[in-house]
Amino acid sequence: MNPTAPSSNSPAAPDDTPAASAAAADELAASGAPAPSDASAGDSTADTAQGQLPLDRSWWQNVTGRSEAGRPGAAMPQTEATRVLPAAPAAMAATAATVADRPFAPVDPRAPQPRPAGGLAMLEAREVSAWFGDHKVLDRVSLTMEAGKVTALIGPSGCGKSTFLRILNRMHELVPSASLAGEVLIDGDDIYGDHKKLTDARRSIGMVFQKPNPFPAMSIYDNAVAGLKLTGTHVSRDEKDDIVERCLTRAGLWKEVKDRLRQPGGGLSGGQQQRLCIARSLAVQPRILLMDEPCSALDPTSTRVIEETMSELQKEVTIVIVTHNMQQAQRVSQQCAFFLASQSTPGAIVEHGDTDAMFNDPQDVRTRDYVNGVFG
Ligand SMILES: Nc1ncnc2c1ncn2[C@@H]1O[C@H](COP(=O)(O)OP(=O)(O)OP(=O)(O)O)[C@@H](O)[C@H]1O
Repeated sequence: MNPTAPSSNSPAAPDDTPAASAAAADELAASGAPAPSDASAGDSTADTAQGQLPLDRSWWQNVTGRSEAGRPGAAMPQTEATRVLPAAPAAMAATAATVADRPFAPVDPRAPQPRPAGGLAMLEAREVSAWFGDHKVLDRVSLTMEAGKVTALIGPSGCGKSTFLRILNRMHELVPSASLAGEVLIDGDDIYGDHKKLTDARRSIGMVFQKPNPFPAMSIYDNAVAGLKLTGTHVSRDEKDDIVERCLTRAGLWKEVKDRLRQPGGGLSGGQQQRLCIARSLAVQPRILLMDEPCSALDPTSTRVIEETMSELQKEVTIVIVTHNMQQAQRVSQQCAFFLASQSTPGAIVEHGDTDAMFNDPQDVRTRDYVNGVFG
């Protein structure tokens, strides 16, 4: 995808258009997030899948942890909505000169990369830049997230980690003012390529958010399979039973809930809810799992269980995690990327590589200072 001005077929998506509602449903599908009303187990997801989801402010903030400004359909300072990509604003031209002078060492995106083994997927970002309106927040980020490994994205608040993560599964484009340039490839196939569907990316790439967000009134069983309905995947009752058991087992929750599958998901502890959300993501058999600070709302015991779950899952799913917890990054990841931004410089990768090397022998003084807690 080449950076271009917003294309003429990039329609504005005002609050109540089908496009906005569909995007909202996609957001829900990606997150497996609670609908505003989920009292009638199962039915609410069918409605949302048909684009009937009203995205109220508190729901949006609860699910995404994002401000009102980012809510699809929220009033934005920009009149131009660029949710259909590829698109990059005129600001790119204005920043081009300064980009060349930026202090961060660029990563060579054309360097040969190893092919993944078996069914595991390799995820690769090439020269990804991102904007909210005219505000450039990421500058030419290139990173290979190797198949079957956990890649940790670290860096101070506001350096663009979450934006980068949301670009990896096409959630960034749901923000009306958002645009981006660059490529995101799964095993060499660009998810932003021509004729690529948003829903295809969502099936391949699951996402777990900071706050556990099961449908609270929906049963544990229905929560686990909610993503199937949202992605239009039809399965028989027997298959569903198998999927529920398999996903809850993979998420490390089966033993704790197998005797109360018909009880509401909202009745679980925070850590159990987060594992239920992981199970829900797994139900659609993603090849990649993105996790945005998945343990930041959890106690140390629940955090440990989630980390153990991740280490089991990485045998089957490529994982990318955003974390502010340096110990967690060292515990769970094999690869690590350090992002940094300043007031005048958009976020970029300072250094990336093996987690051990990043923490024990960083090449850049800024990485060393960050991982040693000198700033952050
Ligand atoms: N929806 C939005 N609308 C406008 N600007 C946004 C939006 N979301 C993020 N930003 C801006 O983009 C920049 C990067 O934010 P992002 O959340 O990606 O950083 P981060 O490194 O994940 O931060 P944190 O660790 O605090 O979550 C920040 O300047 C932020 O204010």
